[in-house]
Amino acid sequence: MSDYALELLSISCTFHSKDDPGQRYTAVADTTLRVRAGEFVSVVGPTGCGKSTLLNVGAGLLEPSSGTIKVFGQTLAGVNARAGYMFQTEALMPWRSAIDNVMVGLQYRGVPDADARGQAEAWLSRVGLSGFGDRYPHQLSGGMRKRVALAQTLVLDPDIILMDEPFSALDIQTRQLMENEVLDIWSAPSRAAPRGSQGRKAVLFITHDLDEAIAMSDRVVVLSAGPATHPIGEFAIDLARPRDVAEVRTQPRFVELHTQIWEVLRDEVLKGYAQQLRKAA
Ligand SMILES: Nc1ncnc2c1ncn2[C@@H]1O[C@H](COP(=O)(O)OP(=O)(O)OP(=O)(O)O)[C@@H](O)[C@H]1O
Repeated sequence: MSDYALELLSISCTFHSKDDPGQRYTAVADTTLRVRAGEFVSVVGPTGCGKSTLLNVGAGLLEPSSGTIKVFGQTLAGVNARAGYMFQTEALMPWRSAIDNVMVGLQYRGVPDADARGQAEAWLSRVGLSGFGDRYPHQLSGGMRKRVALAQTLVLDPDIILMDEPFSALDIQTRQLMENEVLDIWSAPSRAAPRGSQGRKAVLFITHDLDEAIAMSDRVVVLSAGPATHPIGEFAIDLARPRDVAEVRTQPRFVELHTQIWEVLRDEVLKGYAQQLRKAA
């Protein structure tokens, strides 16, 4: 079996331009990105550069124009069944209570209701929401809804977790609580862990926020501004674990890494910003 949980190999994605359907727009070009079993990798890059596109490719939700996706060494065809996905936007069903939202994935898999309910309750409790199972999404705060979404993803025990700016809508304190929560859960060994993972899940985490990327990850990959986005830097994050995402930011090594990565990212952010302004004009 491969040491890599997820491999995006020479991926390119070309779309019909949203602004002018006659034109083609190459969002991602010849991008290779690998995540080892048990590794936490963040991808940072300017707005609109193609981060979500790459994550959708890894989830098997978007077929690339060229390139190959491998999941634990096997070429992916269709949806990535070993991956759980957590979106930037709210993904809870408003007509279902928290517990029903968490158990729905298990029900789709044919798990009997009583068993599904038991597992969902255990996960709600793990994310600090025991006693809130009968609340509907509109009766929960933004942070609580994110906790439900996290439980909904993790109850399926995926080997790979794909996260697309999951906490960007939260205030900074709630966000840091959630980030620590995710690191805590990620560090805890899973039941049937793949070889080499130390019981951890592989995480591919998309963010705009360089501080968040460094605080959480084993490795940070920097993408260029679009079009034809591709990786332009890769940094091993050698900060000790366990980490508290707020405290780790005060460490001299964190500041050093931030300076190094920002050196690479800054020009791309400026290019990305200039593009947004041109589009808006
Ligand atoms: N289905 C599509 N059709 C046309 N263009 C698309 C499509 N999906 C993405 N794009 C374009 O590809 C580029 C990359 O989009 P993507 O959403 O992957 O960027 P992103 O880095 O995740 O953005 P953000 O940081 O704002 O979340 C953008 O210019 C976007 O408009």
